Amino acid sequence: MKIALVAHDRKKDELVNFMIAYEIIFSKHQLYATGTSGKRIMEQTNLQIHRFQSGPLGGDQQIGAMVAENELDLIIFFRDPLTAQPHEPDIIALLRLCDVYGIPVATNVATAEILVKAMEKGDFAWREVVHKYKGE
Ligand SMILES: O=C(CO)COP(=O)(O)O
Repeated sequence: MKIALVAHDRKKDELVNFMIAYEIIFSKHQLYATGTSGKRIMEQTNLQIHRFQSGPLGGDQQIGAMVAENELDLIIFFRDPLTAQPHEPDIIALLRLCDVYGIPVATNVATAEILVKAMEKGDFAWREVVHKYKGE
């Protein structure tokens, strides 16, 4: 599965700890992230991550472009609901595209845990069908 990882600044520690906790599971998948989130995770785990731009510089939009191609299978995006973001429109646009394409997206750690466990159980096998239908 192709998984995107994003966290706002005050949520980055939470994302890093989450990735450490589930590193073995995540190591079996292709990982993508916005710039700083990806850097932080790679510094504190052995995971290899393709990093896009930082969020305010277009990283959310780059992830959104993958969603628009139905390329991503899961997004973990720990948003900070208490801090205004200069690129709020990009964030809304990314979440909107997840709804357009029916991509599972977790915006907090409680949901992320449920989705990662579901993924490990094979509950996202339907994504293979999507890729097959696309001819991948
Ligand atoms: O701002 C972000 C998502 O909206 C995250 O970007 P960084 O991972 O580069 O901090």
